[in-house]
Amino acid sequence: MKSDSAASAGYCHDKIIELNDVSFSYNDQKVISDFSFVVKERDFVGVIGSNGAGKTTLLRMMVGLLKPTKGEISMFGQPIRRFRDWDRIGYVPQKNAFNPLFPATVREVVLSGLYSNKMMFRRVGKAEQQKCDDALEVMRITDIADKRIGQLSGGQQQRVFLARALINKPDLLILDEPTVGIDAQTQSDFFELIFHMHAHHHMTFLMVSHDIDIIEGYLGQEPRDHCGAIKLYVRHSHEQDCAIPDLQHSLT
Ligand SMILES: Nc1ncnc2c1ncn2[C@@H]1O[C@H](COP(=O)(O)OP(=O)(O)OP(=O)(O)O)[C@@H](O)[C@H]1O
Repeated sequence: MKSDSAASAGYCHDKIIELNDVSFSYNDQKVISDFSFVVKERDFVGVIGSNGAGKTTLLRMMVGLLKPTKGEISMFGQPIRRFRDWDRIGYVPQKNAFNPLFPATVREVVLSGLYSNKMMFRRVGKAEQQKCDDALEVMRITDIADKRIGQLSGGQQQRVFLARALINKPDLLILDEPTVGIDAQTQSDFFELIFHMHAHHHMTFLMVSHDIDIIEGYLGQEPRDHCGAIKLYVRHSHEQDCAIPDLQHSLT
């Protein structure tokens, strides 16, 4: 169903990311060629392609970690070089890993997702602890909340990264193969959760995945665009916003 307020304000159609004729090369290897694409507010964009097609490169350009060799990228309507509002964006890169000696606990790492750098030393209140408990619960890591992050398995660490990205419900969440190494039940809960967040909580997603069934199941069978061997699938949401704030309600 279309949300009246959103539709009348034209609100769900703001551009969040705009790529204008973008190319990228590593030395003399051209990976992205003359690609233009728009991610709009409340889009869910699925990115699929074979190994080495350039998916991670595309995402890293979109979050400002790589500078295009040609073309322009805008973020929330601003040229990316001037964009400063990074707190609006969550990014979970591929193959995260903590140094085994990193001293923070799982709970501390997840809570850190609530704070921008300037607010890092704020006292953690009850409301924040509640959000943290909620994020730990949906990623099934409550039982390891007090463990040191560096001592966890790869799959457990990945769940911590996802909980950290979800806790603050960023306007845009960018996920690079988010469920690699995660068990089947947690994977299926995670997708249920993010599809609900997309449909009903005004979040925009950009996700690289090799799971064609997941991508086609939610985004349909026809890609909207191609970038070389990369296919981009898009679903836009006009669903009614859901008023329940916690993350757990989205799991049935
Ligand atoms: N730092 C780098 N320096 C040089 N070449 C690179 C670098 N990173 C990636 N490449 C090359 O760019 C191409 C695209 O790599 P990219 O990691 O973007 O692919 P991908 O689609 O994400 O692959 P995968 O599915 O394996 O994660 C590959 O040929 C890769 O070897």
